[in-house]
Amino acid sequence: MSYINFENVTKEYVVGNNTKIKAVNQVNFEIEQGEFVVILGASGAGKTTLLNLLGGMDSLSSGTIKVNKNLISSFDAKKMTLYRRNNVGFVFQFYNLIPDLTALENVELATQDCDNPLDPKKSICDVGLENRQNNFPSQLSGGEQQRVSIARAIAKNPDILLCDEPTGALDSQTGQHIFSLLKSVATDRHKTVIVVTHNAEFAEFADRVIKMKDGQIEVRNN
Ligand SMILES: Nc1ncnc2c1ncn2[C@@H]1O[C@H](COP(=O)(O)OP(=O)(O)OP(=O)(O)O)[C@@H](O)[C@H]1O
Repeated sequence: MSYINFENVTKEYVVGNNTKIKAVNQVNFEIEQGEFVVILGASGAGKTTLLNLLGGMDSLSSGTIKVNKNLISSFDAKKMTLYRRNNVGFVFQFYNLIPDLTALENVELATQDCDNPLDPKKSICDVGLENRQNNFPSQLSGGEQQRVSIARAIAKNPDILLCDEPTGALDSQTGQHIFSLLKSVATDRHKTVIVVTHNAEFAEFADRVIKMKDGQIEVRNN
């Protein structure tokens, strides 16, 4: 069995007037450990929902999700918290940095309760922010804050790194650098990295591309 396994996964939201939206609709795919996967798709296609289901941030309506042979879709709240803490790193679309901690402190805090963290300073350097480590988020540009959030997720050294539009605020050259860095997390440390992006040019980095449209997918192996 593959490392990550989605079987007939559906996530339905109920919005005003009892209208149901299938954000993820009967999705099946597998991902191997150490793969670098890019998820492409238009706004509203269901990409963030898919990442949230895999990261244990949201519960599914039907189907099963297995990670490393564990049926995470049946985890209770306590097991899910441990799974998120010990196995998953997130780069959020909106960076979620703590405003009264410096860039370095934000990264240090994230590494405090995980099993096998990397050096926070090294992670800050890897995203090119060695000169800004003592600045607070409000003193950083959007792109710099985004890079702090990437350093924070990488420093946790998780088995699965989930990134939602990690280069949305970056210029093209810095975006390329960040994609290379994320790819190296998969290639050099054999972690599974899954990146959501609008930008099809980044598909060239991927071992596998998942295209989403209206909650459904098409998988392509590069
Ligand atoms: N908590 C929620 N409650 C109701 N509907 C939701 C919720 N989260 C997502 N949706 C709906 O599910 C669909 C998929 O949303 P999702 O955020 O997964 O798309 P996306 O592909 O990540 O979009 P974007 O690229 O704009 O971030 C959309 O129609 C969205 O409005």
